Amino acid sequence: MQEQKPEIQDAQQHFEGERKEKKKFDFNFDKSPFLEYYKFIGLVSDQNKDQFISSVDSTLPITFRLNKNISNKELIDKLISEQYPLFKRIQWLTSEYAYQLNADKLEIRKNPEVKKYQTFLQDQDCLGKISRQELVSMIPAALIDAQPNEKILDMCAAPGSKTKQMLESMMKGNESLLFANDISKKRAFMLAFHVLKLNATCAVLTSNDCTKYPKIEQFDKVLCDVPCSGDGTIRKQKLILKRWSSKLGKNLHCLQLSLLLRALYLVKKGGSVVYSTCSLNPMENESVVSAALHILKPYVKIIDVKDKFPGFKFSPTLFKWPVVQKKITNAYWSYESIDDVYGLKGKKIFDTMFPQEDVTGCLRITPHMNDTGGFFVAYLQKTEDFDESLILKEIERLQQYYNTEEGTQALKELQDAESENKEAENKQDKNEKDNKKEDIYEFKLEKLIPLKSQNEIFEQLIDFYGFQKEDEIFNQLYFIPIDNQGLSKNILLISSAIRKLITEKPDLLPQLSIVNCGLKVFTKVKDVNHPIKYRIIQEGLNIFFDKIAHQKIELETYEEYSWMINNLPKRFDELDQKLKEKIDQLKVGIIAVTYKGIKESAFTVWKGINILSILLDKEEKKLANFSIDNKLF
Ligand SMILES: C[S@@+](CC[C@H](N)C(=O)[O-])C[C@H]1O[C@@H](n2cnc3c(N)ncnc32)[C@H](O)[C@@H]1O
Repeated sequence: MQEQKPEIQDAQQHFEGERKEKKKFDFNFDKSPFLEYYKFIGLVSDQNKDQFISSVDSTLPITFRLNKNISNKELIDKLISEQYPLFKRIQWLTSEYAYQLNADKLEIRKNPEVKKYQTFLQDQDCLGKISRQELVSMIPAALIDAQPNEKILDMCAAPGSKTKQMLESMMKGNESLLFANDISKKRAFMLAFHVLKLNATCAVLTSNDCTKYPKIEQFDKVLCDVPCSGDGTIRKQKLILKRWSSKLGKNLHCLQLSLLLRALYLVKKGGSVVYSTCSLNPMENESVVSAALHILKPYVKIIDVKDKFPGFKFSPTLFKWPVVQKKITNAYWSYESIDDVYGLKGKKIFDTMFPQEDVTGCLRITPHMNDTGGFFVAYLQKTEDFDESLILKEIERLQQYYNTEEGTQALKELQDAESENKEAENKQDKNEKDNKKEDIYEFKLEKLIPLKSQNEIFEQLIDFYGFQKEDEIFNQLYFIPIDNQGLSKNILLISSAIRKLITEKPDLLPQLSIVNCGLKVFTKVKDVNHPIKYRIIQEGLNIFFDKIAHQKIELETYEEYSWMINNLPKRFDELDQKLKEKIDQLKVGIIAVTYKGIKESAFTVWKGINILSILLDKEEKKLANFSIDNKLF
């Protein structure tokens, strides 16, 4: 085994020792409603109480995963193990390159020895190579195991960590289709902001109430990551403890069950639904799954997927749980069955909350078992199709309950408290300030205008770049119509699966409230005198590079490539003679530049009348420089 440097050993000991001790938030667990409740329902016992408290009271380790769509994962994995030994690869998450650092953010900032770890995380995050995500929150999408060309629905998707995880695996398939939805428009825009970074053509982002989501597709898989009380995330959001009440879980139960029923209706026969919460409360977990199995018997079954995570310790799934009410004295009281509740007004207890079916096989994750957050996941399979009427009447019945002011208020508070989302919001605000707002649209899918219907623009593109006119991809390019019958500033590339939707199911589409779809690949040229109206942008280059026959140059050395990235704009007479000769042969306008013709290295420059300028922004230049420094091409 490779010997660790003494300073790394010191840092490791420092982190591992201190993280357990550290308390950022002073909270007295004894007699807290949170602990009392979990003791009352038997989840916390005298034996595990201290372990449970010390775990939820300590901060979470830093975790991240390598994004699935990057091409050089093995190389980065090697670089991590050699240069950042404190990042430990997570063995039980076999489908991911996931890592953990046993130190929290504050500690990292303070310790100079591991400053480089922080820099690594920041750089890689900004370069789109990694995603900072909690380990247990990687489980639902790992189970969905998205594949190219599948049709997947992510019902409650914002802010989007699981959407991204699935999309990364789907992007290669032209028949892939991912619907990612969130009822809150604001959060759906936040979702779009995150998803857009992936440059996917197969994602449709919507903002609908998923308890009524239209059957737009025969979905292979549905992720139902429902709104929940979030008490499994206490380790990163301690404030949850202060406003925790046993009512929260009960208030959300009916909405969660409605969403799960709809998910099971929308998935195709043989397809799977992953239901998940970041809550420990059986009211939001086992009881929801048990009720869905009961209502949809015999059309749905539960599948035990524990063996997909070798070495990970799951808590036993509960097969019995009390439905709890708090007395005026603050002590808890439980009902044995719904018969005890009928007639007691205002109790807000529903028959679906009581144990009905065996839910063995659900994954219950408690923080102290593996030093993670708390989570709950169920993997369900639809064995037979069933009629919509079966779930419609149930959802209608459940809705009477969750539409109460109290339920809505609980949801609102939960959403406001999510710090992760606040971060995303801040980033989005910044993005808006950067005037990139037009990247996110709101439009009707059925109203998109095919590029080919605009003959002059189409012919110009074919001619200028030397594209093959017959290439099928040009059937997938669309404009968004703007108010006064004009065309949008950008041309979108949509996957052929989205195109099929537009052409084959136009009557279903008006039911969707679209927030974004496809990928922006060409944008309008500002100079009205320029011979072509639209120019390719970086996102488009990744896709169209191999198809471009004209307007391309190859650089032979890293030095030349680096010089262009870092020194443009330059007048033609300031260019190296060899480069100038290459440029002289090309038309005014966009030129695609590569290092030795390697597609991943391609970027665009603009040839003006006598100046050559680069069209990469700061982040894109940083990515290019990183690739040069690490010889990644
Ligand atoms: C736990 S969060 C989802 C987290 C997300 N899956 C992720 O990994 O980033 C639950 C989301 O459900 C949304 N939501 C609540 N009710 C909904 C409904 N009826 N239909 C669709 N989304 C809903 C909330 O706005 C919230 O963003």
